[in-house]
Amino acid sequence: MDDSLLNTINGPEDLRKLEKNSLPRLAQEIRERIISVVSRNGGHLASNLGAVELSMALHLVFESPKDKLIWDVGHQCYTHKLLTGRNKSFDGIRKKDGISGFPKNSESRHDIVETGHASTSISEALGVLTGQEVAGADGAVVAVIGDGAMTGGMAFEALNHAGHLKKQLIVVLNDNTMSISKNVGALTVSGKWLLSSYLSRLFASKRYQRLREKFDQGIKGLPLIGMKLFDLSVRIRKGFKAVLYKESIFSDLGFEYVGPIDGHSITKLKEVFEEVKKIGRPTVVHVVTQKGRGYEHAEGNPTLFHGIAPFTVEDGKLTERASYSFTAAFSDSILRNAESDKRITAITAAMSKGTGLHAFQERFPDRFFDVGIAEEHAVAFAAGQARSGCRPVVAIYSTFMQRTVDQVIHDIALPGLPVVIAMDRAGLVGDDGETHQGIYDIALFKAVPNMTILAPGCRQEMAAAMDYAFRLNSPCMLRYPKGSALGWEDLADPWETGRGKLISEGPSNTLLISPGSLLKEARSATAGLREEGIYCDIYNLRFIKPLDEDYLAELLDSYSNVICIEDAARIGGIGETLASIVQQRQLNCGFAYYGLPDTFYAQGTREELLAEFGLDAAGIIGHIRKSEESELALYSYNRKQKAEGA
Ligand SMILES: Cc1ncc(C[n+]2csc(CCOP(=O)(O)OP(=O)(O)O)c2C)c(N)n1
Ligand SMILES: CC(=O)[C@@H](O)[C@H](O)COP(=O)(O)O
Ligand SMILES: [Mg+2]
Repeated sequence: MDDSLLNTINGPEDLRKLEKNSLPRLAQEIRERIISVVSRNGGHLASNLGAVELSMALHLVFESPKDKLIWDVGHQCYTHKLLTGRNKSFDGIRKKDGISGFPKNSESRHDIVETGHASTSISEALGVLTGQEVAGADGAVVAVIGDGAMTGGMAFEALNHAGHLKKQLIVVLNDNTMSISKNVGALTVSGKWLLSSYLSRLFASKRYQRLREKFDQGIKGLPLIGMKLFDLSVRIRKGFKAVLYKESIFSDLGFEYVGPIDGHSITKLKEVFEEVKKIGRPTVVHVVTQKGRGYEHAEGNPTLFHGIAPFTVEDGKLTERASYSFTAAFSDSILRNAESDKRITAITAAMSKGTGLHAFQERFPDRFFDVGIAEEHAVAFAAGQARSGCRPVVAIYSTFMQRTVDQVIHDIALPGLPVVIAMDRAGLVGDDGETHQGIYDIALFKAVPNMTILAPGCRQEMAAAMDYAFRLNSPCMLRYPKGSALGWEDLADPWETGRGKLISEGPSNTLLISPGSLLKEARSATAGLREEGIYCDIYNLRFIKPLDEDYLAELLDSYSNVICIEDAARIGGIGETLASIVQQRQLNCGFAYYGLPDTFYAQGTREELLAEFGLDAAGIIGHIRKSEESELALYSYNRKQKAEGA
């Protein structure tokens, strides 16, 4: 017989029916379920294990969805999903056609906000709260934000606004002293929040404890009034702490501050949330949790288990060995250049491991800067360093670069500063889904004057692209995908401005134009066709911008059929640029381009998504074969004109 408690929970109301003494058992079952599923599917393990009791206590006290729980980033929402009717579908989390690894409103009415990017929760929550008032609705609104996400500027903008409005907004600060790596910033001391660490260190210090004991013994021993004085001193001490707390940054911003609270005690959390619900002012509840709680491998290495690929539960080892990635190729290239060029600095927005900059951090700690989850600041900060004569490299995932469009234009491109921006995870990223696809960077940055955009397609090209970027004395971006970077010696030549690399297959009438992120698929497609005696040359674009248009026009015109592929938004993509060249120069080739249609892309493996949109090798073969009559061919201007006898 199944005596699982978790299986009896179909919604938060079932949780609220449980006896108090069953709650620790449920917490244990939730942990086991999360570990088991993440070990198969991959996912954000450490953050979720740390938030089990917190999520349970929130659902015990607040009545979701009338009361609104808004999770920052949302990567810690697995317990919330399990408690809100998604235990059965949890097996398919982060899988194609399964449930998302992040909150998603279309998936559940308990997911108030779709998230994936950090530091938005307080703004969203304040908007929901004030919007409810305007609409005449009610319900408590709670933002749950980690200490890492709290380093983002938006979080402070929202706190400032909320403090000013004095509305009953509840902000739960989930402090585990970790972002993905150790949290950074002036608000933290040795990775701990100043408030909690300073005060807990003060009150926990041996000197303070000794003094207190002596003082307590002394006054307790006083005849008649001793015990009364002792009680009074306890009250004064509490008041003293409260005064100090009130001087915290949160109090200055107009918030009540409650904490720090043990984030693994459901009883304490519940008591506090019940009280906080009654406070009619903006309140920060500071909860201290442990990242990876309850699984020794994640507790021991929370950075590795932040977002983990499938692993074996018993020993915490990855199921598959990771291949040499574009990230590794970037990491090696920046290190090699930084050995000889002391002006090179490296900047990350809390992603040293994901971007491969941890190697640089170890080798050149004085030239490495982790700015916290603050991409806009990272980019403007790089501009400042370039003004001081440095050659900064900012490494940020393509999806998070979306935040920095203005800093790129205003702080870097306008003055033409030599900053290198390394955009990892460009193109379809896979398991994280809609919020993390790196498919807008070309459209967002192609129009920026002074900007060079490079697209390396293998490890040799990464090295050449980085060398080129450092030779340039102007702004430069590199975009490269998640996944393995193959080694191709035929692509090891130095890069020439605006020109790609023609990979000739033989007597071919068809040219396939590919950015680096799809070169693997392009080469595998043409190799497949070659076996059938069909030849198709590849033009490996290398430059998204600038393009040597004269060279390109001559090349395109020497083929009767040209096909362009890109794993980026078709609107504003490379295909559009090439189509305009074909049109304006009245080239004689037929031209078709294939990119990503105008929609959002849910999770699935990168390979599954590429296949779905005709951008894997099989899909590309299909495009080449059917290039003339393809339904997706948006532009075939001259071909059509010719057919019409114009
Ligand atoms: C704008 C943005 N930048 C970077 C990230 C990548 N990222 C996801 S979670 C995370 C760390 C968050 O730390 P914290 O809020 O403390 O949550 P924890 O994982 O510790 O629970 C980072 C940097 C992101 N999601 N959004
Ligand atoms: C939640 C978040 O934004 C990151 O943890 C992200 O999922 C990392 O992605 P990678 O696993 O590709 O580094
Ligand atoms: Mg944290």
